[in-house]
Amino acid sequence: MASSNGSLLPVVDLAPFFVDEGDVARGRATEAVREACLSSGFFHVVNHGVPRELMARALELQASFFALPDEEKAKVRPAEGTPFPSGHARQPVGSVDKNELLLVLHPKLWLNLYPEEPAGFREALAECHAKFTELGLLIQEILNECMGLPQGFLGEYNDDRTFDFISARHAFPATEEDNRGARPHQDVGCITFVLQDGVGGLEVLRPDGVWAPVDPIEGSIVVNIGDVMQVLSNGKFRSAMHRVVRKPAAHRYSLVFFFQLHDDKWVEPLPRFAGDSGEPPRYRGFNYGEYLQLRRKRPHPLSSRPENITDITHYAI
Ligand SMILES: O=C(O)CCC(=O)C(=O)O
Ligand SMILES: [Fe+2]
Repeated sequence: MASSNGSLLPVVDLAPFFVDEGDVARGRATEAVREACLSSGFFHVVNHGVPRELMARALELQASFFALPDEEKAKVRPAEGTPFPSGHARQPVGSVDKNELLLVLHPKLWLNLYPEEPAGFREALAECHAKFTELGLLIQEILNECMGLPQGFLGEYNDDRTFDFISARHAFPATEEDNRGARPHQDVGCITFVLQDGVGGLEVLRPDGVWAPVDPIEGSIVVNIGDVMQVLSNGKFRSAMHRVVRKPAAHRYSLVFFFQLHDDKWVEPLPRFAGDSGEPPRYRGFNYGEYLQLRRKRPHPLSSRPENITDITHYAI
């Protein structure tokens, strides 16, 4: 079931997937997700199975971590050129993005650089990773249904969770001259979850070309669809452009979880959406790892010119 809010994004209640309320309730929630994927590519979920207490604790600990002196944060800063960097990163001085972040890869990977302080932060991050993984698996099943695919198809296609990661973010208060927090972009992977505090600032570019705020809703998690889903659905599901604008006098904390795809996977429009349906494919197929490489090959970090950033149009036909 869906209701609306200030930013007109649907709020999908996932309760029917946790307590048996029957097929009708599940069907309604699935339909709301489908509509959101076809339109803005963004929606909120509530009753999503991630405990509120954990969400609040993680955001609080994250704020304490970012408040530490830089020497402390530098202890978990990856060496230049690390192939899969984890740990603390600051945007270079003069960058158009005014934020700092802590990247946390899959807890089982030895590549992770975990902060020792504040106490309990590492455990909270691991709990978030586990809970967001469960939510990712559920949303993936719902998307499978929304796309009319054989049961379990996406689960089998995307069956390796090694590459999922958390990006814990801190956006600095806006100044009079500059309010940019994260430049406009689309997410590369399958599904993104954003847990945001009450400050706001996340915005999505609607199909009508208007930037709409994704207002925080207490207890909700924002879900958005990434490039992989857009390509699999041959452009039907929208990997929406979004950005973060900073607010004056407010530090903003968000915890973003990327439900990814294994680097080795081949991505192309599924026959159900191209070929079988009579529609021509709108993307050529590609190896996901190759696309990630292209995306990582960032132009100069101070550049905000969109033409310098490789995005999914690179594979558009
Ligand atoms: O911090 C946020 O609200 C979203 C950040 C974002 O879009 C990203 O990390 O891809
Ligand atoms: Fe994003």
